[in-house]
Amino acid sequence: MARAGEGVSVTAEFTVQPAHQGAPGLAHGGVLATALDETLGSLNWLLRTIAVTGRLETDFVRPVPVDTVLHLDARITAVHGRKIYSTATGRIGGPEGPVAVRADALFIEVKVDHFIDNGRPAEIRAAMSDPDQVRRARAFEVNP
Ligand SMILES: CCCCCCCCCC(=O)SCCNC(=O)CCNC(=O)[C@H](O)C(C)(C)COP(=O)(O)OP(=O)(O)OC[C@H]1O[C@@H](n2cnc3c(N)ncnc32)[C@H](O)[C@@H]1OP(=O)(O)O
Repeated sequence: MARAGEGVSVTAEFTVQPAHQGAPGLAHGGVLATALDETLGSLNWLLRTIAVTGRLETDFVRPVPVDTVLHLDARITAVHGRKIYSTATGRIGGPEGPVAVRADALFIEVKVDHFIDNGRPAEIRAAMSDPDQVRRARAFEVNP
């Protein structure tokens, strides 16, 4: 069986909306950290590994104005046992623009029981039995 590992990468775009602002006209740092976390987390789907964020170290390098498109690029740097190390950047002004935010993350592989034991079991079981992989993934994303 083929298995994705180190070097796996994803790109994503996140448009900063007025609802995402902290200071007037500027993105809230927590929302930017969420965008980084969600992009990094999607790497684990490519590994076909269930994992949770254990550590997320974020650098805020430039302010990100509302209506800006944040161009995210995330990749796995190492996999060691249950630990998945990954890194991401968010650029503004285009995919090759200056880095506005970056993060290094450590995800820890868990069993689905982690969510059943600590979350809402009925919803977790319903999501996991959904044959539609996209809907299943959406059940574990930030709710709008
Ligand atoms: C199909 C289903 C798909 C589901 C997708 C999921 C998407 C949703 C993802 C999230 O919502 S993440 C939400 C935010 N994160 C959390 O809520 C995690 C909360 N933390 C925990 O539940 C536990 O701390 C955790 C499962 C991460 C680890 O507990 P464990 O008891 O399983 O592991 P343990 O403490 O034995 O640590 C295992 C290894 O990881 C290391 N480690 C764990 N937490 C760490 C940390 N925070 N920083 C550094 N290292 C850490 C730890 O040192 C150890 O290293 P070694 O193997 O080398 O000894």
